[in-house]
Amino acid sequence: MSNTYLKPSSTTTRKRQVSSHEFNTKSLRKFVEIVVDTEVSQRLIPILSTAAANNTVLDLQDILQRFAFDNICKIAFGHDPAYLLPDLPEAENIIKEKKQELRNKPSLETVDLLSRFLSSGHSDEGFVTDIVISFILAGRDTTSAALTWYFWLVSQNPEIEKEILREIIDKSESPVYEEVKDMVYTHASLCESMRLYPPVPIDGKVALRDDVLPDGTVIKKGMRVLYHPYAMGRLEMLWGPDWEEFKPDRWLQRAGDGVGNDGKWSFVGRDPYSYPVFQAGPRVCLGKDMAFLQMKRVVAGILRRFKVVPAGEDALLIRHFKKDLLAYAYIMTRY
Ligand code: HEM
Repeated sequence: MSNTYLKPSSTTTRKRQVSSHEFNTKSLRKFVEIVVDTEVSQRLIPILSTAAANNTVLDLQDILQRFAFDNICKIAFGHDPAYLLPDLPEAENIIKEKKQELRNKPSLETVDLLSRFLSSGHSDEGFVTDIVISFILAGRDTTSAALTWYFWLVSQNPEIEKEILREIIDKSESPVYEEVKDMVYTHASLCESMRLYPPVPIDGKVALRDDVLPDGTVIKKGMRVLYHPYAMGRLEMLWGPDWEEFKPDRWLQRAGDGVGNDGKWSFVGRDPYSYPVFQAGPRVCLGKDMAFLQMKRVVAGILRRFKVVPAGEDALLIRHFKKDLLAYAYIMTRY
């Protein structure tokens, strides 16, 4: 079995190799932490505080998309779009400006992804534009969709919300990396939320050549092969008879179960082939760690201060908005 249907073209492979190297540096992680913390404290929290004070309803998904877009632009090319501004520049112009900036100030400590690509000798504008655009597409809608469903599920499960609060309440305002890593219950609850509502619910590849799948299915060149994380997250044979329940515990073990220590939770991951929310194998998501870092910081920043209450059942709202009501929420200050 040659598994050709999973093999990307050589240009795609090169883009992936270049990106993968830049993604896995410690300095990029530090940069992501600074960007996310600034966006949380200076933009997200003030907007939510105003909504809470005025008892207004927010379209939380829209807010989270704006948040994710600002973040990914700052991380990808060190540019703050402040989303609401009407004169968003084209990516191509940003790349030209960035090249100029690097030429003028060779010693500049620019740590965004675009600077890293250009400084490490990848000067082909088309090539770099493709990489940066794929980051923006990959990084904006995924985390915002994940978090919208997450806040909805948490609001429906007060016991789970209490457990998350117990974990985040003793962390610093801007948790350091070790503290975020230590948020295992929050991590498990995010995995569980994405099991039921995966941000990429269906995905696929096109066969480059004829192939045969491990179960004997014949794949002809040009055929599409799809996989379905939404359906797989709801399979009884994978998750048991309680697959319908939002149960972070299925990702955890307590000390005394032979894993972990001090009576703390410890995280027990699932293999990516039965939980392909971030894909599996050679094309697995490059931003997975970055996504968890961002989402855990947002969850800690919001839930320690606010309670998110869905506004979807408010009859007046239903008449007013007439669209995806799940996303609308009242924000209540916790204390
Ligand atoms: C909860 C959040 C996220 C989920 C569920 C997710 C899921 C996925 C999936 C399913 C793929 C495979 C797509 C395919 O090959 O058809 C993918 C690829 C990718 N993701 Fe993510 N993603 C998330 C967040 C992010 C973030 C924040 C970034 C960072 C910018 C990112 C960067 C990428 C990149 C660069 C690829 C392409 C990898 C390649 O070229 O092989 N992702 N992601």
